[in-house]
Amino acid sequence: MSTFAEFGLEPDVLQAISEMGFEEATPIQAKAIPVALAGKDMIGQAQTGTGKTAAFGVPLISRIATTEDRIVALIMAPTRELAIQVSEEIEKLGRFKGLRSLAIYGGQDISRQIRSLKRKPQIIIGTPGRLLDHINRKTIRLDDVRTVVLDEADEMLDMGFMEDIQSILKLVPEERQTLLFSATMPTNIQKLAQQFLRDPEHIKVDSKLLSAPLIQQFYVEIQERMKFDGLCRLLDMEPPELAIIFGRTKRRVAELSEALMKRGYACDGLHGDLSQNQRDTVMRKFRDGSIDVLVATDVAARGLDVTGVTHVINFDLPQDPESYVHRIGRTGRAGKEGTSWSFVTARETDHLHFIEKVTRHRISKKILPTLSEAMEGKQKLMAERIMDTVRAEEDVTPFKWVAMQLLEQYDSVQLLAAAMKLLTGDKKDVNIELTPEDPIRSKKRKFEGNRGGSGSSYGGSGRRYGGSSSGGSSSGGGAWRQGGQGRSDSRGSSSYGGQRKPYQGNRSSTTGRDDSSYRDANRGGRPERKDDSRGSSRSPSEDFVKI
Ligand SMILES: Nc1ncnc2c1ncn2[C@@H]1O[C@H](COP(=O)(O)OP(=O)(O)OP(=O)(O)O)[C@@H](O)[C@H]1O
Ligand SMILES: [Mg+2]
Repeated sequence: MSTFAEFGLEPDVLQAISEMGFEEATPIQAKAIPVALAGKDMIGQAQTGTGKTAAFGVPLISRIATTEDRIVALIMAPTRELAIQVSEEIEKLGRFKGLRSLAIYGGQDISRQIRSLKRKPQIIIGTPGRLLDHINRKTIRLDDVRTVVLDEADEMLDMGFMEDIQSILKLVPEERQTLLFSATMPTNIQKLAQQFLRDPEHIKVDSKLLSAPLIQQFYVEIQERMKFDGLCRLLDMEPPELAIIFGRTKRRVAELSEALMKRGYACDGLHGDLSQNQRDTVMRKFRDGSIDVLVATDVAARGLDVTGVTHVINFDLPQDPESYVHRIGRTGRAGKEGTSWSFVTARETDHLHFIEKVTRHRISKKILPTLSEAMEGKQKLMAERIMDTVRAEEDVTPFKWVAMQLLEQYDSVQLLAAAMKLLTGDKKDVNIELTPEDPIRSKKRKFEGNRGGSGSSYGGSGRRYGGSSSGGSSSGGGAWRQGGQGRSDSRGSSSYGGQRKPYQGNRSSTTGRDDSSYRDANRGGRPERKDDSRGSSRSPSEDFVKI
C-alpha cells in the first residue's frame, strides 16, 4: 500500500490528488508512477477501473515545468468521450500547478480548437484523426513533445489507427518517453511497442482474471425475438442505479433506446451517427442522472468512468473477449461492486464459452424473471419511493386537496394502484419490434491477456479499495480509497457495431478516420470507428480482424 507522498511528488500535485479524494495509490499506480517519474518507457496493464489514468497522469503532470509554453505532452485516446474524460482528469491533476491542457477531438468546431490552442497548452489529449488534421494544418506542432501516452493502445490499433499513430509519432522527437496503457494487451500491441518504445518496462498488475474482480457476471439464454421483453423484466426486477446497455450496431442502439423510451424508461442512445452535440448531451444526461439507462455501441466500451453504473448489459454479445472485458468494466470500478448480464442466443453459446476461456472467468447462468416477478420488483421500488417521501416528511401539501377530493369519490386502494401504475411508467401495452441481429460467430484466435500470477486486490466497500473480491482473484494490492468529494465520472463511447458480414480482413490497415462512426453497423452491421473526423478509406472487411 503506498501513499502518494511516498513518490516524492511536489506539493501542488499532492494537493490535487488529495482534492480528488485519492488517499492511497492503487496497485497499478504504485507500480507505474515511480517508473514513469524516472522517465522510462512503459507498457502498463491493469484491470478496468483501477486508476490507470492517474497512473500515467500523475508522472506526466509532475514532469512538466510550469514555465513551459509549448506542447510537451501528448495523450491519444480512441474515442472523443474518452479524450474529454482523460483531459478532465489531467486538468484536475494539474490544477494547482497551473498547467494548461486541451482536448482535441473530431466533431467539435476546429476553429474553436485553434483558438484554444493559442492559450499555449502544454498537454494535448486527442483522438488520432483530429490530431492529424491539426498537424496538417500546422496548428499543432509536436517538435517539443517529450511524453506520449497511448491510452487504450490496443483498441486504437484495432480501430485501424496504426498508420495515424505512426504518422503522428514520427513527428515527435525520438528523445521522448512513451507510455502504453490498457486493461488488455493482445499480441499485436508488441508490434507497436517494438516500433515506438525504447526498452520499455512491462508493468502489470498480476491477476488471474482479465476482468475486474468486483463484477458479478451472468448470462441469460434467450431467443433473439425475446431479448427486448427479457431486458425490460431484468431492469424491472433489479432496477439499476445507472446501467449501460450495449448493442451491436448503430441501428440496434437507436431502435433499442427508442423502444425503451416508449416503454417508459429514462434512457437515451449513444452511437457514432449522432452529432457531437447530441453525444455530449446524452453523456451529460447520463452523468447527472437525468437518464439512468444508456444504450450504446462499443463507442462507450473503453475507458469511460461514470460513477454509479451498477449494471452493464450486453444486449448483443460483443465480437471479442477484450471488448467483453472493457464493456463490463464500465461497472465494478474504483472498488465498487457491479453486475453484468449478457444475452446469449442458442447459436452463440460457443462464443460465450470462448469469452469465458479467454477471460478465465465462469459466467453464471441466470434465469429470466417471470413477468410477475418483474412486476413485483417494479412495484416494490415504487412503494419504497413513496414511503421514502412519506418518511422524509416531504411537503406534499399542494397535492393534499386533490387527494382528498379523489378519496371522496374513489376507493383508496384503487387510487393508489392507479397512481403507482402511472409512477412506474408502465407501458407494457406499447408494441415493440426490433430488427433482429444475426448471431455473433466465434472465431478462435491467439490471445494474450493479463493472466497468471497472483491477484491484485481492489475490494472493500464504499470508497475504500482493498480486501479481496468475489471471484477470488485477488490478493495483495492494499487499500486505496477515495475520500473527499470523489471524482467526476465520465463516459465515453465507442461503438463497435454489429456485424452481419463475416469477420475477416485486417483492421489495422489503412487509415481513414471517422471517429463518428466507429464500429457500428448501419445496415449490414459495419462496425463504427470511435475517433472522429473524416471518412474512412478502408473496406468493410478491413474493420474486422481478430479471432
Ligand atoms: N488512488 C485512487 N483512489 C481512489 N480512487 C481512485 C484512485 N485512482 C483512481 N481512482 C478512481 O478510480 C476510477 C477509475 O479510474 P480510471 O478511469 O483511471 O480507471 P482505468 O484503470 O483507466 O479503467 P479503464 O481500463 O476502464 O480505462 C476513477 O473514478 C478514478 O477517479
Ligand atoms: Mg482508462
